[in-house]
Amino acid sequence: MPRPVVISGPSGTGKSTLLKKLFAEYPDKFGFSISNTTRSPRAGEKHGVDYHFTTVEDFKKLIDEEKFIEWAQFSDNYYGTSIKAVDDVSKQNKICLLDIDMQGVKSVKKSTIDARYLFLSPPSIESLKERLVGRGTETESSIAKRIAAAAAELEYAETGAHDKIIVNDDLDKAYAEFKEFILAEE
Ligand SMILES: Nc1ncnc2c1ncn2[C@@H]1O[C@H](COP(=O)(O)OP(=O)(O)OP(=O)(O)O)[C@@H](O)[C@H]1O
Repeated sequence: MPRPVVISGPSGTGKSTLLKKLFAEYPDKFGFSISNTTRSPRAGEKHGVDYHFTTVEDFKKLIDEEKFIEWAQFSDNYYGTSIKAVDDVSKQNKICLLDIDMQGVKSVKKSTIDARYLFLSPPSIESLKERLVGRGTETESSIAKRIAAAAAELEYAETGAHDKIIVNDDLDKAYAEFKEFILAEE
């Protein structure tokens, strides 16, 4: 079974940009875990396809049983990624890609998931800030929060927690390294 690949790195480093290129080049090789949610299905959404729709009671039980890699509560609803959802992707013979933050990485490391860990680093904190400003999606306070979190992410990467660190300076060069690591199923 292909091992899942955990991709982390500060917000604005370029994870979405690189992942988009990868899916365009290899549309069938990868899978995403289907999340659990307690919100109601919207028109057309299917259980087990868009989400695993879960009652609040069951969701809380899964939290207690430590079945989630990460979970969060937005407005009145819970959302989470379960260990089972990741295993299901591997069982379909696809590489499960997990785009998660440092807490998520720590959580996967504590779980039974046998993943490979990739860290995407910005060339510098200054360039990260420029990219976040340039993307035009964040308020000033959101940028400040992301920069503070980035410092913690970079510090964690320095502890050697990842199998590979890629600096996203030149996009084409970073993509070549990104692809090579992800496709090298060890
Ligand atoms: N190598 C690069 N050089 C310059 N700009 C880049 C590079 N890679 C990505 N960018 C730009 O940086 C911005 C942030 O990239 P992206 O949205 O992919 O980051 P992200 O890591 O997915 O962030 P988040 O975790 O917040 O979703 C985008 O505007 C993107 O076009």
